[in-house]
Amino acid sequence: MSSQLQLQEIARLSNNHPKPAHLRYQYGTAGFRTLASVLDSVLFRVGILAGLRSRKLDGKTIGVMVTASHNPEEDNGVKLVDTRGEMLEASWEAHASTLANAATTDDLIEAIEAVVRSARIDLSKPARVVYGRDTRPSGPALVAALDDGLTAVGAEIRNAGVVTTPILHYLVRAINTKGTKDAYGDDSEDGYYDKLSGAFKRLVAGKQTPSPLIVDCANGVGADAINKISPQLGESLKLMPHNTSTSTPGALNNSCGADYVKTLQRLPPSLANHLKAGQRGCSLDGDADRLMYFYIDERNQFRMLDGDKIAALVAGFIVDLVKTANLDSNVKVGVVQTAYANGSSTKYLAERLPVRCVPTGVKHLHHAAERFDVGVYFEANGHGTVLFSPGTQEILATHEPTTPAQSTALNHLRNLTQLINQTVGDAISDMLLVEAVLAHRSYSGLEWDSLYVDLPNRLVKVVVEDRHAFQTEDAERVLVSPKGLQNKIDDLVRRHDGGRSFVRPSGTEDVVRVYAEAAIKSQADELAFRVAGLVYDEAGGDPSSRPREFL
Ligand SMILES: CC(=O)N[C@H]1[C@@H](OP(=O)(O)O)O[C@H](CO)[C@@H](O)[C@@H]1O
Ligand SMILES: [Mg+2]
Repeated sequence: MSSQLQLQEIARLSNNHPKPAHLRYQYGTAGFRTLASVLDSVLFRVGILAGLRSRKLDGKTIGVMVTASHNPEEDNGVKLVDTRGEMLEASWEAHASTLANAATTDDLIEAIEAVVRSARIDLSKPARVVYGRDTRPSGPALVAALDDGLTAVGAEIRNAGVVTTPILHYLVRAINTKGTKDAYGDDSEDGYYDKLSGAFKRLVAGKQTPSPLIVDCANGVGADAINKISPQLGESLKLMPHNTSTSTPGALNNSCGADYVKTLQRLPPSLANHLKAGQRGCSLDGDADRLMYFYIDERNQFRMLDGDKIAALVAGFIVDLVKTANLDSNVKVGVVQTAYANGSSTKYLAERLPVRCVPTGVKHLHHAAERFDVGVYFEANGHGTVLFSPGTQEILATHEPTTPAQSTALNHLRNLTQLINQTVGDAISDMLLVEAVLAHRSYSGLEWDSLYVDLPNRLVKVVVEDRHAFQTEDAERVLVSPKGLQNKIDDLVRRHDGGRSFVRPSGTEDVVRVYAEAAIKSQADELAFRVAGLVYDEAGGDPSSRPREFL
């Protein structure tokens, strides 16, 4: 078996990419992500794993994206994209961690042989991999290490260059469906811009041209994409890009971008003199897979429109189109959220359609959304998309409308399937989706915002000795360990009007997160800090370093 892997070549190249001793890597929610300076060996090994994954899947193309999204510029990361453009199958995450942690070249060779055996990989199959990276300065060197891994494993390589994460996902699906009845689009970056801009223009044809949209590009790769799609959108939507300094050291995600807006609930300072009262704008994150909207109201206040608001806007629109097209008896629309969704959004949505709550992390949302005919999913932080099941796409393609109104609604639905990047959350596709719905509804930011009123809420991090001592069930809404803590939280919640709170260990940081909401802001804050104090004490936190705001 191993005779078909060039073990000597792998060993020779591996010696150029030694693993730093004492470091342990984990393929987590977002792949490997840490300081760029310690990722060289990881990239080499991910190259090997990507080649093996492709061989396992009969030579279908696997994607590799080099990015650390909204993290600081000195970080970087890497994740694999499976053949339909979705996240890597969960069972292979362990293989990724095993290869990344092999101490020496000999250990690595052994680990590779173990993966080949346990995953029953037929090494006579070809390996094909497409990769891309964001604008981080550490990208080129890491891509060189990835290239070495791909060469070592004998993969056919396609370099997609500097692209957004969603474009890389698009490319993987487009390459693997090329020439089939499910062809996703031309397998090029231009193919992506053509597909999205074409669908957008068809959707808004005849509608009033919206006012120009300010786009905060987080000084990241989204700036390139916005600049490339702008001319294609022409008069249908005028984009005004800001924070486009992709080569200014230290600028990436610095006081700008979707994560800044969501976390601080604040306008990026660089936009302060640009966004006028009544005008809407949006922020992308560093790899353009998250989107936050906002506007300035008539009292000059900043108002944020987050992933929950996007879900409410989009789901409502699709439900109405399905009804108008007379398809509501065979196309069921549903929404997937996490416990972090604002309680008001859940209430608003649940009055209109089925809503499911799943654990944090895009893959949980994506899988749950696949179970609906049309599944709308968004995390409050602005990552999300809409999935149309194969059966639904078939219905949309073949249904014969009997009235002009039905025919128009059906065409809008068909165009939505083209506009929406169904592989993964995509800030640019989602931005065009929002703009299309606003144009159809004749909504300004204010009217969209008025769909429901957010409950005041607060997110607090608690540093504990061992966050793994915190275990949850019921989509992370109930703590089952440490024992008895949930009852105490329930008691606190009861004492706050409209209160809701839950506690879970973060999957990406070494902290426990506490979320609380209540009818008024002071109550939400109080509840959050009381629960945080409870968690801190329960976890045996040192009283002398107890954060002062904890109650
Ligand atoms: C409260 C919150 O925003 N959590 C984020 C964060 O996960 P944690 O497991 O909470 O650290 O990072 C995830 C990956 O980016 C994202 O999916 C999720 O929404
Ligand atoms: Mg991102």
